[in-house]
Amino acid sequence: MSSSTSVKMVKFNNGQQYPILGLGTWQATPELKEFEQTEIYDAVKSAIDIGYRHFDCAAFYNNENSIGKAIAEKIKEGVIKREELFITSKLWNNKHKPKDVEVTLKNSLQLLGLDYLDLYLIHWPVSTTEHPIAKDSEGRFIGTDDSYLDTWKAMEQCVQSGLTKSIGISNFNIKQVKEILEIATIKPVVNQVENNPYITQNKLKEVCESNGILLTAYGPLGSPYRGANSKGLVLLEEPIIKTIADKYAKTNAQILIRFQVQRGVIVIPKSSNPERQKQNFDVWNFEMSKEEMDLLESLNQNLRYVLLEPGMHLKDYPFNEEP
Ligand SMILES: NC(=O)C1=CN([C@@H]2O[C@H](COP(=O)(O)OP(=O)(O)OC[C@H]3O[C@@H](n4cnc5c(N)ncnc54)[C@H](OP(=O)(O)O)[C@@H]3O)[C@@H](O)[C@H]2O)C=CC1
Ligand SMILES: O=C1CO[C@H](CO)[C@@H](O)[C@@H]1O
Repeated sequence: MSSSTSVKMVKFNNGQQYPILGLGTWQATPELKEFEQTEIYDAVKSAIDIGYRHFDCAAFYNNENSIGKAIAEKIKEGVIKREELFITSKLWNNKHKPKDVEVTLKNSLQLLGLDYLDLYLIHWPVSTTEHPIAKDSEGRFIGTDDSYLDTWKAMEQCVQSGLTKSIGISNFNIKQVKEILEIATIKPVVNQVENNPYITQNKLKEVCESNGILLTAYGPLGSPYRGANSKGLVLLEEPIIKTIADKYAKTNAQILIRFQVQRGVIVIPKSSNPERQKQNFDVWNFEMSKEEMDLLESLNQNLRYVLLEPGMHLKDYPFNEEP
């Protein structure tokens, strides 16, 4: 599998087409020294060679500079053109003030070596003070009064000024999605949330989709590097998934990625390993039955890994009410 043309595209509510499968970049080691070739630099280059065109980035991941270098290298080699790529980035919680939004987006653009983004997301509904992870004496993020509704208006300005083609949200709950929709002139195209058979979030999915917002699944493989969940379970080792994988001669990871593709959810598995990148990209030549999809859905336990614990006390913390 090496051609990006086989990747299914989804259509956003503004008509923009986006690859349903992209590469996650969280914890792909950021640069240690300037000009050093790093894990993420190699990972993005191999992913482009394999056929990935959609990259899920964020200012918070502190590796956009290396991603930019890898993209520039592949454009220089003639392997891809900028317009064939779909680059997402995200606004971190310390930059929610309307005056900071455009400046922060431009900073990501500079690091990525691009003159526009394809998609820009508000990373979390919570807003915090200037330092990205500043905490009080109890180890909690320090909140501000900023409203994500004002932040959204500034996000809309970024579309108007051509800095990004689309805008969206991440980690927003149903109530927060509805609030955004009430004031939006430009609707979010996606809500990026934790999603896999242990946390299917079907109610949120239904509300988003009925309002023209697609879900993007983060942690689609169950974030194996975070260890077993609070019930001692590791998604990639789930026997039901193995049974289905054996039937199609696929790996458990491929089943988990295909699960999202079949339910129309954009999916962004992270891998820095070229063999696993290839495997994760090869999910187009089989179709699971409705019974198998239902079986995978039946694993749902609403268990989250990503809780943003230091932010649980903040006024806009999204997970105090389900979903
Ligand atoms: N909006 C948000 O708040 C969040 C967004 N995200 C985004 O979502 C992306 C994906 O989520 P993430 O947390 O990375 O978790 P994933 O579920 O994508 O798991 C990634 C891990 O799985 C391993 N892996 C990848 N492919 C395979 C495979 N085929 N078989 C076995 N192991 C595999 C990777 O290791 P290796 O690299 O060695 O292959 C890596 O450790 C992130 O990278 C980020 O871009 C993530 C968390 C929060
Ligand atoms: O994108 C992200 C990566 O994971 C982090 C947690 O470990 C999240 O806080 C963040 O939103």
